[in-house]
Amino acid sequence: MSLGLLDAEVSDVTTVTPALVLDGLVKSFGSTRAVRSVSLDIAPGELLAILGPSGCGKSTLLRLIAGLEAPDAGRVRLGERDVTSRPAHRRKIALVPQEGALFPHLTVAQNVAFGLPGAGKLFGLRRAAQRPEVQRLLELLHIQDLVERMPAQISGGQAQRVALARALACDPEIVLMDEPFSALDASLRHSVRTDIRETLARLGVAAVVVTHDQEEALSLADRVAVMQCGEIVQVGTPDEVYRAPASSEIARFVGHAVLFSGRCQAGSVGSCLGEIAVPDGSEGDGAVMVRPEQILLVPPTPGLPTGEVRSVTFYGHDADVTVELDSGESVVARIQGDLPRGRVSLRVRGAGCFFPAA
Ligand SMILES: Nc1ncnc2c1ncn2[C@@H]1O[C@H](COP(=O)(O)OP(=O)(O)OP(=O)(O)O)[C@@H](O)[C@H]1O
Repeated sequence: MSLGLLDAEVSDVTTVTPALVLDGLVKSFGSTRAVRSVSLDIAPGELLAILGPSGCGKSTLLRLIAGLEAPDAGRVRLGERDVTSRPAHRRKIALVPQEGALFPHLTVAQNVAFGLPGAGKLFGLRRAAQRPEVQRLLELLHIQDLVERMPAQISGGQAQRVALARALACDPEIVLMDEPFSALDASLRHSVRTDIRETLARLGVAAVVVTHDQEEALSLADRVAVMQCGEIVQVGTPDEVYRAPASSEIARFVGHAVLFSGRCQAGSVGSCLGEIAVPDGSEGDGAVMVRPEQILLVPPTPGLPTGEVRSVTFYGHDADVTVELDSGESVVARIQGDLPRGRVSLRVRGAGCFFPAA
């Protein structure tokens, strides 16, 4: 999907005032340190995903940004304004909760209109539901045919679109979304994700999406911040985080990783898959990582590592093939096309990542 104008803005964050700045945020609950000194900048119009396992502090961080929790230390800035001590309703930040949380007694259009200024009372809400801003948001999110329905009469995917439309109706500077697609099935996720991403890009609204789903983070965001144990451990474009993870833990979390320990010398590491090239500058003992899709399976070939196909997990678009090498190690390759059987040889395509031993 093209972000057009936004690409220029996002790529040059140093010359643009960030839409949101988090500076050293800390939050504990008793002895649980949920968020430990998190600092992040989000550019205008940028979509940032915070990716981390359950319990790493993602929702707490979102609640600190929204003003629903007060930090023990650190600041939150929206544009030029420090909003750390402002209550949630005075921050111009909209939070879309996990299940959308629509008002069950209001129609879809009234739910969306709820965010408009002066639309608090039901009488005003009926009129506000007719306003062009509401119609436009409904159209952008492809839910214009649902205006008169009640939340109980729409699907989960439609409810998520309504929840985002309601959040956008407040004209927020930032939209926060907490696991917005977790209740949707795989095919619906894709279409809702695409529409939400396109709507945010069209309106130029910056957003922070919290997820534990790496595929979701990589496919949705302009940048991904990986969070572990209350800390942001890497921030980068989806491509950077996937291809050049900062540690073997991040490599394993952000996709499938094939890891071997070995010694790096003169730009390559010896492994059971032969010499694996790694970026210049690496040296010494550590671990080398390749992604399963970098491992090619070829007919048995003298001089190449060879073994027996032990299992195949077929996903439709590709398949994971576990090969037990004659040297004893098991390796998983991700392949497309014909499913192999029997004996195969393995070759690594492209460079690996090297993580020096601590
Ligand atoms: N109000 C609270 N009181 C006490 N502990 C809390 C509170 N809120 C969160 N925690 C703890 O803080 C840590 C981080 O929780 P948080 O909900 O932010 O994680 P998360 O990454 O969003 O998890 P999940 O993906 O499962 O929602 C957890 O150990 C959690 O138990």
